Amino acid sequence: MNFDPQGKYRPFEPVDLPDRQWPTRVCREAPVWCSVDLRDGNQALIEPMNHDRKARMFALLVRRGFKEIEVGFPAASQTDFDFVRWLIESDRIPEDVTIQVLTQARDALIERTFEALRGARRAIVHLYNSTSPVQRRVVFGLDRAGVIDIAVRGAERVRVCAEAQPETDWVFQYSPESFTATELDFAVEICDAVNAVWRPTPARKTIINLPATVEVSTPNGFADQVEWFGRHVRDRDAIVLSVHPHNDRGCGVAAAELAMLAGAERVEGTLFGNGERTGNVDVVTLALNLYTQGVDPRLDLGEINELVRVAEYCNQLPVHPRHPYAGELVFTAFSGSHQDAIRKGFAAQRADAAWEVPYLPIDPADLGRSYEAVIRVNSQSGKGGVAYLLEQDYGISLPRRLQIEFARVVQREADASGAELGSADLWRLFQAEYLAGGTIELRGYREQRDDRGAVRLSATLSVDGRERLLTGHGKGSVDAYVHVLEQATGAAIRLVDYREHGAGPGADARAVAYVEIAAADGTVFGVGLHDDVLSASIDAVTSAVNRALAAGSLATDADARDAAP
Ligand SMILES: CC(=O)SCCNC(=O)CCNC(=O)[C@H](O)C(C)(C)COP(=O)(O)OP(=O)(O)OC[C@H]1O[C@@H](n2cnc3c(N)ncnc32)[C@H](O)[C@@H]1OP(=O)(O)O
Ligand SMILES: CC(C)C(=O)C(=O)O
Repeated sequence: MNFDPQGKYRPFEPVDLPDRQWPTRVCREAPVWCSVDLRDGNQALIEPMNHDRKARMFALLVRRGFKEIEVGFPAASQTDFDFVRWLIESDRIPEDVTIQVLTQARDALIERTFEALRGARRAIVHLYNSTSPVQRRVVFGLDRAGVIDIAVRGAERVRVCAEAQPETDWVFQYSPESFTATELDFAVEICDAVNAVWRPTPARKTIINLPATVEVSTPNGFADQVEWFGRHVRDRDAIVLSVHPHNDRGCGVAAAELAMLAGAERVEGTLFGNGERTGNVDVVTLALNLYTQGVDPRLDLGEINELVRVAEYCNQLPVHPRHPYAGELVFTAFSGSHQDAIRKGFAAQRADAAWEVPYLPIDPADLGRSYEAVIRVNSQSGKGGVAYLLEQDYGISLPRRLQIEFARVVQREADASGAELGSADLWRLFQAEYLAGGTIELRGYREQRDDRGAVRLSATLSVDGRERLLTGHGKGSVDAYVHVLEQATGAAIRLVDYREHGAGPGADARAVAYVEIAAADGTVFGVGLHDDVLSASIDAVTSAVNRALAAGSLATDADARDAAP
């Protein structure tokens, strides 16, 4: 690495535009979208798409609402040529969709392009040549006038070819390729020269497409270039001003957004940003950024997993797990405080109110993603995530202090394994911790109630493998059973808290009971899960006592008195 890059790299020359308007504007409308997946995206693939993959991509783009689709560079490859012919001949292009094709400004290529388009109902012919000083010098070996001449001759050939195929409704598009590195006055001059050939009108516009062929500045620099261009180009009202941002500095989306504020009415990009080098601008992110501002994106991006699957199949490239809106992990929180806030946010969110769930800029359901995948547990997680998963997947609503206690068990396991714990793992840990039995086993019990409701409960227990029949008395069954266990253990057992609820659907619901008892160093929980509530409660007491015995913390009388939380 060169630690003094000044001599090697030149900074972007700021645009002189002191009264720039874009910084205070707000985007309230989606632009016209043009997908270039089948052209710019395709030309950047390790293995360009075959017919089947192109057809799948085209069908997806149409289904999701793209009205302008660049379907290839038909003069460059037979596959592209044949694909354009197939679209036209087999009538695959819906009425409201216009296909677009790219061509260099060279006669033979333009003629072949029109051959590919023969019989199309409507088509955009996209002509380009590079315009930056370095490309003028090293690619063309021409001065400004020479490069304008390439563009003008190309535009004339396009016009002549179009006139020879009057059955098609033609739209012309010109791109001063490498626009971001081109002097602005020259970009305007060459576009004016092309439009002088095409003679657009407000009723019959041309598309002037400004490519950030290579992204060379911060997004505000691009916005300045677009606004400056829009103010200086001739016949602005006869032009659809379009942008085609790439992502070399990782700012493609931001650059497109600011360019829209600066006057761009149309955006060319691809699904998830596939394209040359670091990619084209990601249309999915752009559109969903608008959506989350309350603006109709005019694309259907629901069922986003289908978009990902088809894009991955067609491009043979993966979508990153952290890709905005679409990545596998973007609706997942591992960290404890995020999980806690998301869980509370979901609980507080009303269906008819504005979306306000912390850490989630969009409702996952809008993209066909489910809430279940939102919270996942590893060593960075807290009680909230653990509680959420057990509640969602097993119908178990842990009391708050039990959440804290069980989260420590989970934390130990997650630290030891270093891996993620799914809800099945949590359930296994939960069962092992609270439902697995211990020193005391309850074999059976019978209870009797006297006239005043007092309970006499006889229980058969196995204590350390020795069977015992013990009887306890209490105001209720749980109370009486506690008395039984006091005799079995010789300890004072004090109940600090008791709760139960049904787990599972309707008539199949099982009862879950939670019992918290005083222990030498605080409290200990026990859990019971049974078809009937009383047995669940009795099992919960056994579970708590077994856990306290295992920890050597069963309370003495004095501990029990002090343990009230
Ligand atoms: C930024 C972009 O994404 S632009 C799109 C780029 N996409 C592609 O290039 C994919 C498809 N391209 C191809 O298959 C080929 O490049 C073809 C078929 C178009 C042309 O192939 P070839 O003529 O064999 O070669 P090549 O592309 O190297 O052509 C270079 C010549 O075209 C000229 N040229 C390059 N771009 C343009 C242009 N837009 N308009 C006019 N002439 C151009 C160059 O000056 C060079 O001229 P020279 O041969 O006199 O030096
Ligand atoms: C042809 C143009 C629009 C292009 O693909 C680019 O500059 O990236």
